[in-house]
Amino acid sequence: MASAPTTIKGTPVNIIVGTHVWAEDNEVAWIDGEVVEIKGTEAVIVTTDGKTIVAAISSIYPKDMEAPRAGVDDMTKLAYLHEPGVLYNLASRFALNEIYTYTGNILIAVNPFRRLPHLYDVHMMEQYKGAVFGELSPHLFAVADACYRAIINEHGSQSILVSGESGAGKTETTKMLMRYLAFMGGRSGTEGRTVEQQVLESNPVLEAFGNSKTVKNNNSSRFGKFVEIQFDKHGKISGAAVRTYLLERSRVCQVSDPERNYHCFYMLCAAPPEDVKKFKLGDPRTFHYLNQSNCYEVANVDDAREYLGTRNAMDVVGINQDEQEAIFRIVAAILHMGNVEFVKGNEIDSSKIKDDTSCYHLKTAAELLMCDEKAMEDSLCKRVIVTPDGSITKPLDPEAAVTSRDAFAKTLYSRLFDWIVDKINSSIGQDPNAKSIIGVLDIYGFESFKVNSFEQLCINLTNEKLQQHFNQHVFKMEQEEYTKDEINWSYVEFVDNQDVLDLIEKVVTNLIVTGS
Ligand SMILES: Nc1ncnc2c1ncn2[C@@H]1O[C@H](COP(=O)(O)OP(=O)(O)OP(=O)(O)O)[C@@H](O)[C@H]1O
Repeated sequence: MASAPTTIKGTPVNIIVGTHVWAEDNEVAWIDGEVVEIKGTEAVIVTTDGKTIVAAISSIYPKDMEAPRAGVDDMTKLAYLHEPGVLYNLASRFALNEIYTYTGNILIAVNPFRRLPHLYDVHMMEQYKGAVFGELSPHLFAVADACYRAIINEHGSQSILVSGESGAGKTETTKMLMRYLAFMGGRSGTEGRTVEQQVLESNPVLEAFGNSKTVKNNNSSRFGKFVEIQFDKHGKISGAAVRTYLLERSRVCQVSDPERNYHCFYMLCAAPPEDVKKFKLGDPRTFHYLNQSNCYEVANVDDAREYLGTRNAMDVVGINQDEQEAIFRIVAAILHMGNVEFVKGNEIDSSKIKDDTSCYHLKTAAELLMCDEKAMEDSLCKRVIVTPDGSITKPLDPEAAVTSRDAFAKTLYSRLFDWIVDKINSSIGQDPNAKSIIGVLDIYGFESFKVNSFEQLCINLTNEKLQQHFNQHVFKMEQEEYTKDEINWSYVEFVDNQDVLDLIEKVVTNLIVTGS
């Protein structure tokens, strides 16, 4: 991003001051005004609302005076492609309810945070069906349609990458893309559940077990997802597969205010009385894995209704009643396990179950998991070390027993999640003879908290890798093409952090290989 030249002095050009484009509270911040005087490294600016301000010259950018007030629908039409200018254009369009804007063939979506049903109805889908890309207003249906036509006409496969920070609208966008692909490639009048119906209904199931309320998003996906939709030679959907990545396991045992654990825990506590009784549950405030945060409810979400909705969606994706019971038994068992506390045992550095309440929760968890209570207690309070001369059992102190309990709960939950994904996949069915595939990748955006863990390292590494992929296509390949064709062009400078990525990947691979 280049700063405005000092020759701006005396020129009555409008400028945009981009001191900080993203403020602390996530609001876009810029000032639209005119430079009236230059004082050393600073510029005196009269803003469009009549205020006089002084800003560093390095933070001011020329404004595109040719651009219409309503903004441009493709950012490549802007005279200056600097960050405040891009944001200014998006905001001008957003003010007119235009949430989508192109930058070449990339679609930028600004989250409206309110329902805009007219944007996604069948009438709108009909309009984008077969329309030339760029002919109609920017829309995610145009992107999906371009992909669909490409697989039909060019017989290859396509993928759509949806990225952005938490709460940006990736999952909603992915769902709408899938709806459009189901509209184009669905089979009408088919008996029973169609592949597309099952793919769409897999969303509420995955969201119940993989989403939670976070600071940024009331329905935040805590896993990455790649949905592969397979098409036959007639362009009809013939199979699908959902692949998930890196579920946030730590959330099962650790939640901080004002966030929640995974939705399914609260849904089960709000289930019909016979289910609550069967799983020996009750008020979520009585469970350690839920009461570390004071947040139990999500605005406009009725957990009791969501529970019934999830069970219906499970029926559609082919999870039968017995399997549903087993799933919720595990969910309940995890809550009971979280309430098992430990105190020092009789031996040095050993532990035992704290009191009658803890014994009750251990017994209930064992019953729900259909395993032996004593074996479960031993697995929490003792550690088995395998040596070449046989196994040695060592007691664990209370602190280590809590760690072991939490590790058990996390592993149980992530295996349950993987099982649900596998079940969905086997019930939807794959088409080994698929002619082409459209993949939609909905991956978590860059994260930076006060305290960052290994999970953030993995998430951010993934994002950087995707950015490299993007750079490879947008910058590197384009520039190589220009050089090959001997076109006179100026080099676009961008930060290439491939070396850093290679280093991190080498270290991580080494850690995995050596098992450290
Ligand atoms: N196109 C849209 N129209 C209306 N509301 C939207 C749209 N996109 C997003 N939203 C709203 O924003 C919320 C957050 O969107 P979404 O869950 O898709 O974000 P995300 O980028 O997937 O976040 P995360 O990475 O945390 O999962 C949604 O629950 C919905 O209320």
